[in-house]
Amino acid sequence: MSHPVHVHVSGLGFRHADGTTLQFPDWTLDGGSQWALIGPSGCGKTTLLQLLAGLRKPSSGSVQIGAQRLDQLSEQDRDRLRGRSIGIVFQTLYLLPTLSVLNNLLLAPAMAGLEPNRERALDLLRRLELDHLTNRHPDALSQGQAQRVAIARALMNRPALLLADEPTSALDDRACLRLLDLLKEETRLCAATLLVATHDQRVREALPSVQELTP
Ligand SMILES: Nc1ncnc2c1ncn2[C@@H]1O[C@H](COP(=O)(O)OP(=O)(O)OP(=O)(O)O)[C@@H](O)[C@H]1O
Repeated sequence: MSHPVHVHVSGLGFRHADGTTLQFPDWTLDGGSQWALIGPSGCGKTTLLQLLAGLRKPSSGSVQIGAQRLDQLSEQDRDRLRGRSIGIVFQTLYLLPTLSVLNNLLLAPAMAGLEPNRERALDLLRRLELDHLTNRHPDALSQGQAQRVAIARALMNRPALLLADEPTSALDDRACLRLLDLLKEETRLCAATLLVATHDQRVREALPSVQELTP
């Protein structure tokens, strides 16, 4: 999917194993829109990102990405949709320590059953100012560099939706604004929808739309 894709959240709820239930507001994210998802710690931002990515199953309601309702897909089709259409930058970056930066990027198409796209990887590394680190391993990167590698990997397959969980909390103001500019610009180039979960006021101010979760 490289065209703008709408995302609809409807009646969405999630129950944790201990019975804690979270209920999320109905919400439409227009294709190519850019959002901050804000709310106090524990209100369910990470859980909502996982539901949007089809990594958790809702206890009620649905997530629709383009024409596809995630709960109506088989597990295999959901994995395929996620691999090809959704880029995710988790709080824990999950870079593979045994692979070089370049091979960490090439993992994204490999996992999604797509052709390895070396040119795309090298282009992203250039644009994210990581090209001098192509052959390094993740344990020899700074936190900020590792974070940009994780973002590059999430962008590899030109996702329709990019989800980022608290990407700026460890950054100073300048680095925070630079990272947000980069996320905004790169998602604009893929016509992707951007959603950044955060309790960082700077993110709220830098993104055009805001969805606020209440405890
Ligand atoms: N495995 C679990 N079992 C029970 N409750 C859980 C589990 N995981 C999360 N929760 C609860 O679900 C709620 C939402 O958690 P979530 O991580 O989605 O919040 P968050 O808004 O992302 O928080 P933060 O900003 O601190 O990362 C919290 O109250 C949390 O305690």
